Amino acid sequence: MKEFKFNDEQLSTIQELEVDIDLKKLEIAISKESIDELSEDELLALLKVTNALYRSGFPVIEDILYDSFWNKFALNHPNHPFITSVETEVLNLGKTVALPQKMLSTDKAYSKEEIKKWLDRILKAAEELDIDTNEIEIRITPKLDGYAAFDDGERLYTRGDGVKGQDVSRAFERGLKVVRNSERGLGAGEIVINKAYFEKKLSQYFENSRNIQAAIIAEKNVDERVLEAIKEGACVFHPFAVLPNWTGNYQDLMTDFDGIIEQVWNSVEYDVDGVILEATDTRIKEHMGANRKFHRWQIAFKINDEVAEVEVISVTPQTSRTGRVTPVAELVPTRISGAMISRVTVHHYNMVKINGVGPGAIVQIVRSGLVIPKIEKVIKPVDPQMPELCPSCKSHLLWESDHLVCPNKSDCPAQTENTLVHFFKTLANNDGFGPKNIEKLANLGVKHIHQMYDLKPHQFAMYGFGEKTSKNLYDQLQASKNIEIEDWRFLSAFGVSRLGGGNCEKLLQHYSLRELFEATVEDIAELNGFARVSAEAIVKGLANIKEEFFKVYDLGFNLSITPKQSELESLASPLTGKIVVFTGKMLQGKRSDMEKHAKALGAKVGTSVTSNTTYLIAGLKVGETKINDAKEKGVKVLSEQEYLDLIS
Ligand SMILES: NC(=O)c1ccc[n+]([C@@H]2O[C@H](COP(=O)([O-])OP(=O)(O)OC[C@H]3O[C@@H](n4cnc5c(N)ncnc54)[C@H](O)[C@@H]3O)[C@@H](O)[C@H]2O)c1
Ligand SMILES: [Zn+2]
Repeated sequence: MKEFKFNDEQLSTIQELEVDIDLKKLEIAISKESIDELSEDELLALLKVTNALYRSGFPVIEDILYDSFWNKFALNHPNHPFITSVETEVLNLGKTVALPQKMLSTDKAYSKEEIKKWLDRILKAAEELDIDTNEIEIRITPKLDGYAAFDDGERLYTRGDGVKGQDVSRAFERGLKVVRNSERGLGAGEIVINKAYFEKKLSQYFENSRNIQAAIIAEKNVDERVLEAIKEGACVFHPFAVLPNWTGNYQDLMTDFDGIIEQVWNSVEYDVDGVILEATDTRIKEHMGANRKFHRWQIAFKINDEVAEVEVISVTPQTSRTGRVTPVAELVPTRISGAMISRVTVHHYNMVKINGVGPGAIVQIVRSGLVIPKIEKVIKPVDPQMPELCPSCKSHLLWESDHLVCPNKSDCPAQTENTLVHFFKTLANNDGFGPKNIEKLANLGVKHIHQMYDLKPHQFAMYGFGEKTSKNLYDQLQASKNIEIEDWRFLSAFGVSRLGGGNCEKLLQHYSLRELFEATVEDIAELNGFARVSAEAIVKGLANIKEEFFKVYDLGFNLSITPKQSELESLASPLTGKIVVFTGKMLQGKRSDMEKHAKALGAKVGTSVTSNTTYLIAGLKVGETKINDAKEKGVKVLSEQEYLDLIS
């Protein structure tokens, strides 16, 4: 257990609060992360103290702990002013003014279950209002961790206690801009600082970005580095109204909850401490309303960064598909953010060597909510043990920059097995060839992709699969050949370094599969998007797989060929870049389908004729005036048949 003590700076912040309390008791409670020994008054003092420290940029406990203490106090004192109003800022600039609009805090959730409960309340409100629940739109935005303020177009206010704030318009006078030069007057938002800019230019001088935000609105003389940050647009006022966002209904959200949260979470370059979910329908908002602290139609989803110090039991080398040997630290099993963690990868063996990761080392592990845990730092290093032989084939390992590598490309079981797994996973058009079954087959001697395709149902059975499974595996293999797949996907399934799907597609826009294997480093380096080092790696990688590749290719996969760049260019249609408008009833089919087709041919489809329109395509029953109008504007009028002739 760490013993916590307030430092001088914190003590001076606390002094201004004028709480009458034995600070020693608070220090013990913070150390123990427990309030069991505090009276109600002491608990309130603890909340006030931690809040003030948090607001001045030096939080001393985790948000989740603060929130649990807050909840305990709220339980016994639901009507206490500390509970019913928003936690106040500690900045005091003197006079307060009424805010143009109430600024509330947000309700908080730390788990998907809590979010589901909140969504259920939204859906219930929809039902009470007789609104189709599928139509209820949820909007999710990143929760900016800056300094809350409200811009009414004339003045900028701090949130204050949510009802009265302070006029800090001087921030704009100091050159602060609204993000992306948006207009003023977009309401609530936060003053935020670009993370990368802070790291690069400000972190040597300021402990955290909150200090800077406070300086902009509070101080008489703002540091010139901060003024520079404002001038360069790295420090802005970001209204919530113009945040990147995800919208969709309940079902959309539930199909990919983790993915959506992660995507929104990472959508801005500012500090974020959660995401905000809200119902957008004004009827729902009115119906659900707010209490004195938060809107019931809005909630913050936060994730707790959990840290643990864990002992390493051993470091296991694992050979990957490419031959790189990855060190995996086996840990004394420890619960972090709700999951039992017993292993974590160390990036490469150079890290093991430099940082001293080995049996008996103590490492600090961090897990941010949904994310895979990682080693943050090594607290107690030991002498690391470096493997000399490949754990799979016992070849002597070689160093390649930071990595230990098994040089046995053709016959290392770990490499061949992982290559098979990668192949079937990339094809993604068949079932049955996951890691488990592949391991079973590989152990029994199936080393190469082409060997897999040689297997007959009775052979699967010989390898210990049941009769039905054997037949199914055989059928799946045939299907994977017969179902059409793109040639670039097929090539990328061989797992050559630097030949992921994107690069394969780019290359196959210039070369056929057969030609590509003949291409030289110079040929590839000449193409847009390929540096010389990549070209070298690609040529080498292709040479390594050439024999196996053609054994598999010759099995007759149903490949769709990537269109060649030259063809794409000569294919430019007569509609490329033209603006067309359709009017009247078409004989050939629905007008909407024709519009889609025109778009696919590169045209822009307009809804009304302007002088920029290239063609007006007139179907049946089009009035004479419309046609004459178009002609007057210099627009070429085509009948449906003339149009079809043009594009055929
Ligand atoms: N660790 C600590 O010691 C400590 C102390 C006090 C408070 N806290 C934390 O602060 C919370 C209370 O602070 P708070 O009232 O400022 O609430 P908050 O900061 O958690 O969230 C509410 C605020 O989020 C802002 N916000 C940011 N992005 C937004 C968006 N996209 N849409 C809408 N609003 C957005 C708004 O200004 C709103 O007022 C506590 O629940 C706790 O988690 C921690
Ligand atoms: Zn090996």
